[in-house]
Amino acid sequence: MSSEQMDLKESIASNPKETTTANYSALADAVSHQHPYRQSRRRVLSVLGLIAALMLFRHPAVLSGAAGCLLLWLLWFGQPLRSIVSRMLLIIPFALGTIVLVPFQHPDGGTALLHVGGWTATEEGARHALVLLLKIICANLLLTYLILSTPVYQLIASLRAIGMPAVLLEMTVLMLRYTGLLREEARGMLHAQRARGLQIRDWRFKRRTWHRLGELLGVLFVRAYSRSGRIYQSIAARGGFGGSMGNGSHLRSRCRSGTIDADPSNPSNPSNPINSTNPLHLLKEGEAMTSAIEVREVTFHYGNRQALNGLSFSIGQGAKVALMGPNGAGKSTLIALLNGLEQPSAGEVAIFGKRISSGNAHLLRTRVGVVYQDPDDQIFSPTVGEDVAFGPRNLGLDELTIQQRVTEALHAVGLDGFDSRSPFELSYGQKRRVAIAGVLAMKPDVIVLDEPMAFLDPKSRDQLQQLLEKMHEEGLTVMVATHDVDFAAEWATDVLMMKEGQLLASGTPELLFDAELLSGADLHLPRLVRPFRLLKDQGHVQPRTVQDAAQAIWQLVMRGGEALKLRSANRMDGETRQREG
Ligand SMILES: Nc1ncnc2c1ncn2[C@@H]1O[C@H](COP(=O)(O)OP(=O)(O)OP(=O)(O)O)[C@@H](O)[C@H]1O
Repeated sequence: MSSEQMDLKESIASNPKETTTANYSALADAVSHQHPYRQSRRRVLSVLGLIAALMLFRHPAVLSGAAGCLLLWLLWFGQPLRSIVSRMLLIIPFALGTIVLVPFQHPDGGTALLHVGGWTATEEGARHALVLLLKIICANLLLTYLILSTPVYQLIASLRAIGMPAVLLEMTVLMLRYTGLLREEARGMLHAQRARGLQIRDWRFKRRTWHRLGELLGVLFVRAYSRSGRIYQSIAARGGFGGSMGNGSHLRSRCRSGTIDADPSNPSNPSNPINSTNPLHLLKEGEAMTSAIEVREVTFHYGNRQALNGLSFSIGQGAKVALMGPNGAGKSTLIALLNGLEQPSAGEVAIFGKRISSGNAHLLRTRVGVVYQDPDDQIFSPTVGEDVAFGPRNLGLDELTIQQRVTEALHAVGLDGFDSRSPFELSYGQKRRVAIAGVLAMKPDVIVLDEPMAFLDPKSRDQLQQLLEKMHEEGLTVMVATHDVDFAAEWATDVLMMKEGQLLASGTPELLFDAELLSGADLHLPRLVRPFRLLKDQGHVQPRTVQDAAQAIWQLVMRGGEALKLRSANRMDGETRQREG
């Protein structure tokens, strides 16, 4: 990139609010004509051409020669043998499938080699399998060259530029993520086992070893499967797999101008929840659905297990809601329902007055963004920029607007310039910010975060709290599922308290000073309140912030000083009267 282009990109990154479309056009133009992009596009085309050419050969000797030459070529280009081998391991399932199945499937007949049950493997079939296997190896070596020699973001841009269909591109990215996932899970399991005393030298070729290896592989696939299920959910939550959603403007205009008057400055609108002092209230019988989120008599089952039981509440626009409750209370389940990822077994959920059904869930989802507990469940693209762009792209926006949204969202979470970094090489707190940016880029009206403070250091927690405040100031309704009473007391305007799938209480943060209620929800009093409860006669002091607590302490000290002064004045009066008497 030339220095002018760098300046342009930096100016956009540092000041996204003032970035004009003209700036973006200039940047897009600059990017598409950059030397590395042109080079990687040529490389992609050459590799695809070579793969197509190799597919025409049918002689094992030629293909073996080609595979040998490609391997030498990769080594000569300085690619480490270890990386090449680890990429080649990915084709093991395909290779096994080819070796085991193809010899039995050759339709032209030929000399019989082997009979298994009613099936016969032929010499022709075996030759065919060998040719196929060599082609797979050659293609994989060429792709390995492409992946090892081209940064992923350039690769994706090049594939898109040469007209690869979006579905294929998404599938490729998902395949990459899945293989990465298997590697991560395998590494995690190995570390956990070694931490509990496993020694690699135990892994000798004994029957027990193979038995254990089989068990571990089973667990590995189940773990990867369950995580890929969560990734699938989070992709669906950002509009993936549902095709293009158009620009969503139809839905937005209907919701905005229809059932609710969203103008907070309009005092003549008594039904506007943003005008009420407490935007969250329990639904009354027959009450019309007009709030940001309304949940009425919702029940949800996982198979036979009931996770939610007759839940009803509503949340007005502009609320900062703390969704509280012990482990297993049903918070995550409720979040999945708010986002339309699950449908209630009974009852209904409405977003801005529109009831969620399986037919409209993918549209309403664009108005409620969900940030999941574990960022690794949410992030799946090979680069930060691509991951943040995923949601806006599903909204059917044009490329310039997408880039603009990515830059703005990354700026909002303090990750300017991280576009081309791999999200899997970031710290946990940074990954969480990428996950938030991915949702912010969709410009939702409501954002729901599941345990966002978990595993963050104190500085990252403060930064995240500031970010939540900023999102709220910019007009978002923010809901945070948390066990953290201190954070909820300081931050929330409204509290929803759940236990065993039911709503225990809802209202203002005053609820968090009710020791009996908190103990019923397996929660404790906020730390700042506890010392005042220990001081006789000071149980009524309920500071929500450190500043409130400092002020209360100061008042106590001052009152103590006054009392002291009064006592000494009384004593002096007494002494004077004695003397005079
Ligand atoms: N996929 C599932 N299959 C079966 N039961 C589930 C599933 N997910 C959750 N549950 C059950 O549903 C109930 C509510 O779980 P949920 O994850 O919603 O609680 P939570 O309040 O989010 O808990 P935590 O604070 O631990 O995240 C629990 O009893 C849980 O065991």
